[in-house]
Amino acid sequence: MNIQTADLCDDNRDKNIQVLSSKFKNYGGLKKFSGEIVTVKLDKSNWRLLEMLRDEDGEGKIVVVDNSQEFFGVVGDKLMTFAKNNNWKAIILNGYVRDTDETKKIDVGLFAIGTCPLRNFEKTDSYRDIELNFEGVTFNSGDYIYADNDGIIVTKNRLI
Ligand SMILES: O=C([O-])CC(=O)C(=O)O
Ligand SMILES: [Mg+2]
Repeated sequence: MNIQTADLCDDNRDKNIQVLSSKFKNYGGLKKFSGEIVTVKLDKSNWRLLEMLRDEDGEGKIVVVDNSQEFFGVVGDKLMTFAKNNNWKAIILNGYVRDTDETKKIDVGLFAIGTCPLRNFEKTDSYRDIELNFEGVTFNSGDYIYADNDGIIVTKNRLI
């Protein structure tokens, strides 16, 4: 699918398209993607996200993760490899990533706000399929994302 987020914005002005802040950069190897959102709220610890990427089929899915911009590396080459192996399209993270020399070589999208080499080791709880709000954008499981080198757009319904 040839995704052009700019064209999608122009052609769907009546559809309440949300655009994520350009603070988010792609540290993954997949530069154009689309898919259905699954939301996860973390409290610093990434173990639930790790289990999900490792154990669940992510065909056609994009996981949107809110770690409240806590300064810990949440996703690195290990989680990205799990994501790739289970066909997850991309990870959008309100937080930080690490191992980025490696994550860039893995064919999965990985948008985040920056890098941090330190991870969190404490196991805390997480919440699936709840509404997330960050940088002025609302995300719900079942919404759609389209992304390319211009950025990320979020819509309630599938556009293409
Ligand atoms: O191990 C972790 O928790 C995060 C990480 O570095 C990886 O996914 O490679
Ligand atoms: Mg690592």
